[in-house]
Amino acid sequence: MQRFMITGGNRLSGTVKVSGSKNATLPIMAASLLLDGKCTIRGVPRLRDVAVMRELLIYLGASVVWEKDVMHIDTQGVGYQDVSEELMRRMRASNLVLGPLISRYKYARISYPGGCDIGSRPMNFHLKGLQTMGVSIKEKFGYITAEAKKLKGSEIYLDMPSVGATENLIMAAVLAKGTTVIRNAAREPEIVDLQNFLNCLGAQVKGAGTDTIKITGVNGLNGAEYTVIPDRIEAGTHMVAAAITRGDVLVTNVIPEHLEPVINKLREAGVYVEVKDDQVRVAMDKKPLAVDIKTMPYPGFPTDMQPQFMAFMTLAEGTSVISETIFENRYKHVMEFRRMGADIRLEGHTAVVRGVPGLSGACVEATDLRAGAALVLAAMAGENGTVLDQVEHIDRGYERLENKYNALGARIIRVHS
Ligand SMILES: CC(=O)N[C@H]1[C@@H](OP(=O)(O)OP(=O)(O)OC[C@H]2O[C@@H](n3ccc(=O)[nH]c3=O)[C@H](O)[C@@H]2O)O[C@H](CO)[C@@H](O)[C@@H]1O
Ligand SMILES: C=C(OP(=O)(O)O)C(=O)O
Repeated sequence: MQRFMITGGNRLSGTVKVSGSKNATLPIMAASLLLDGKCTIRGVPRLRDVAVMRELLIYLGASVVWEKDVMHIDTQGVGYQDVSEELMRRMRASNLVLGPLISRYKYARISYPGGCDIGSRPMNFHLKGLQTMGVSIKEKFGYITAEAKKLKGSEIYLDMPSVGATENLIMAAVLAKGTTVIRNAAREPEIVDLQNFLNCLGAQVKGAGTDTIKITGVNGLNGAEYTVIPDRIEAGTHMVAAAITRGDVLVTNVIPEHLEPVINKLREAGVYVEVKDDQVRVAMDKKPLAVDIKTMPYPGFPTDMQPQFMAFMTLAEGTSVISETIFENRYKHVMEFRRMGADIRLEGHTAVVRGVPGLSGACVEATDLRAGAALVLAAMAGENGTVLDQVEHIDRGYERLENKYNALGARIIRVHS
């Protein structure tokens, strides 16, 4: 187990560069399984989840060479294998191999994926969409078996704009016979990135970024090089870090358009935010005003920023109402914030956060990835020292977060126990 010892009370100042997007890299790596050849992905973040996806590809027979932020994947001659349950359980995004495997081999058997405990996260939309494409699905003893003679282009309507289901279905449709239309598709920037990557390989995908995506099946794909987009959630986390510590930070390598909901809420809270090309400067020198947040699919306020924003609101002037509409169990950080002196009342899917004058250091636990990041922010803004356990969760989605913040003036020590 690893923990952070965080000394609070330091303003962050300086420049921090955002790494490549986790949620874009993972589906792009999975999509490489559609190819019988080589591709190179640039801007790959050094994260635990990316390492797990790499292991998964290697387990399936691919060669994966990962140097700094460049990954060379060779899927020539990869034959079918059932995916090991141990690997599937290590993260939620392992489910993204289902679409490519069924598309390439017309057969896939996977166990249900694992991942952070933020909700039940079923796969019914993924499976219903595949069934529409002619795939027979059997679910037994925690395993999903998908089988088809051939995949046929179809009209699919998603009951909810699920990110993973949209990605799995795009990947399943790329080599299918005919045209697939996905309606009520998720519109996240990571889906646009997947479309752009697939089209570089020779796929015909159109409409990502809107709620209707059209995929015309092709016979095969060719190799390519691709650079993933910057991570908008990492960027948003740094922006809140600057604001909560009353600092002044330039966040570089960002696509500001992807951050509009976060930028708007920060400004509403009284934070100075200056946007220029691929950089955002965030400065704050007073107590924030309380603002309300409701998480929504993109372009709404991202659920992956809810815990970090809640950390900020614990110190606001007034009362903030935060509604989590995406994941039913994404409030585990509330208990941890309370240990630090926050005043938060939970009413179903709503958290009522009454700003307090200050937070104090405490022994807390990173219950999941974003909860962990949010606790780092709270601890940096708090008084005294905080001991944050289970920081392995944070390593799933941030490249050495402590190094980035220490370079800005924070005091965070990683301890291995
Ligand atoms: C690797 C990756 O990109 N992860 C992101 C992705 O997760 P993920 O793709 O798992 O999230 P989804 O968009 O699928 O989930 C949204 C909601 O739909 C529900 N649902 C989903 C699929 C399904 O078949 N049935 C069903 O009921 C989920 O339980 C959840 O309540 O989008 C989430 C929502 O923006 C983000 O928090 C995650 O960081
Ligand atoms: C919930 C997240 O990721 P995943 O879907 O991989 O669990 C996240 O990135 O905040």
